[in-house]
Amino acid sequence: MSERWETKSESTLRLTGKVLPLMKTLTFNIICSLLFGLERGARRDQMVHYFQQMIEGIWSIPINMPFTRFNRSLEASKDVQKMLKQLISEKRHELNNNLASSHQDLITCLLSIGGENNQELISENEIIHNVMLIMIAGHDTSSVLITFMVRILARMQTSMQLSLKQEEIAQSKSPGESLTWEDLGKMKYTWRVAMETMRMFPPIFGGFRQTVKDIEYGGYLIPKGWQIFWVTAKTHMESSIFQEPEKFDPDRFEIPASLPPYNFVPFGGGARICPGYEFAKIETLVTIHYLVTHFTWKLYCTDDFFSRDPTPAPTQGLPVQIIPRKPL
Ligand code: HEM
Repeated sequence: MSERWETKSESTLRLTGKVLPLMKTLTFNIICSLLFGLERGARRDQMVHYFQQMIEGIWSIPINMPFTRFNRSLEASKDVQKMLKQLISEKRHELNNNLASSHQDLITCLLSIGGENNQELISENEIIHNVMLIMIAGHDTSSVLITFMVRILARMQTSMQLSLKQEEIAQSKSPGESLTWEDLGKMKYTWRVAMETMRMFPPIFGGFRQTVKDIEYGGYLIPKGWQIFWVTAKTHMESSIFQEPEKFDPDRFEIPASLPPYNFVPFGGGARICPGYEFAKIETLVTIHYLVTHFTWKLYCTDDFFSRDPTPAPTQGLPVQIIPRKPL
C-alpha cells in the first residue's frame, strides 16, 4: 500500500494513496474494535497480517502444496484461530472476574449464552468460526462499497450535492463533537448514493439457493431440489426494473418502498439476508461524512477500469490524490 505526503506549497498538503487497501484496513479495524474488542496495537496488526494472507487463498485452486496461495492461506487460518483462542480465553477470564460485561462485544455475548447451571451453550470452536465468518463477510464488502463511492464522487456532479448535505450536518456540531444516531438519520441522500453505487457495482455478485418446489421460469422447468445461482448485477441492470440502468442516478431510490421486493438485492434477501446490513450502513455513512467534510480528492491513475476478483476491484486499488479542506 503506497501512501505519502507531498508538500505542494507551504499552505497545501496533498496525500496520495490507494483507496481500496486503505478501506480494507479501516473496515477490518472497525470490526476488530467494535465486535471483538481488539484494540489498536501490535496484536491487531499481527491479526490483520494473518487475516489478509488467509483471505487471499479463499478464491484459489484448492491444492494443498507448499508455497501455493492455498497452502499459505491454510497456515494463516491456523494462526488466526490460535490468536482468537487466546483472545477468547482472556475474555472468559474477564467475564468470570466481573472485569467485562456480557454485552461488551460479540465474543463476550457469545460466551455469555448459557443454559442450565450457567453452562456455556456455544463451544469455543463455534465461537472461533462465527468470529471468522463475520471478519470475512464484513471485510471485502463495506470496503468495496466505500471505495466505489470515492471513485464515483471523484467523477460525478453528485459529490457537490453530497458535500453540501454533509456540511449542513457538520456545521450543526461543535468542534470534536461526535456524530449521533439522529445525524445518521439525516444522511438520506448519502445512503441513496450508496444504494445506487451498490446497484451498479454490487460488492457480492450473487449467491446460491435451493428450489423447494418445481419452478417454471422463462419457458424452462427448474426441478425441486436444484441449486440455482442468483446474480445481483444482472437484476440491478435490468431496464424493466431500473430505467436507463447505465445512468448513475441516486434519486431513483428517493422512495425505496416503491421498489418491488427482491429487485434490489445487494444484501441478498429472505431469511438469509445479510445480518451486517445496519452495521455496513453506519460504517459507510460515517466514513463518507468525514471524507467529504475534511477532504477533496481526484483520481491519480491513468486508467479507470475495474475487474472482479470476485469482488469488484479498481485497477491498482484506486490511487487518488487527497487535498485536505479548510476547516468548516
Ligand atoms: C456493503 C456491505 C455488505 C454487503 C453488500 C453484504 C452482502 C451480503 C450478501 C449478498 C450476503 C448473502 C445474503 C443471502 O444469501 O441472501 C451476505 C451475508 C452475510 N453477511 Fe454481509 N454484506 C455487507 C456487509 C457485512 C458486514 C459489515 C457484516 C458483519 C459485520 C456482514 C456479515 C454477513 C454474514 C455473517 C453473512 C452470512 C449470513 C448467513 O449465511 O445467514 N456483512 N452479505
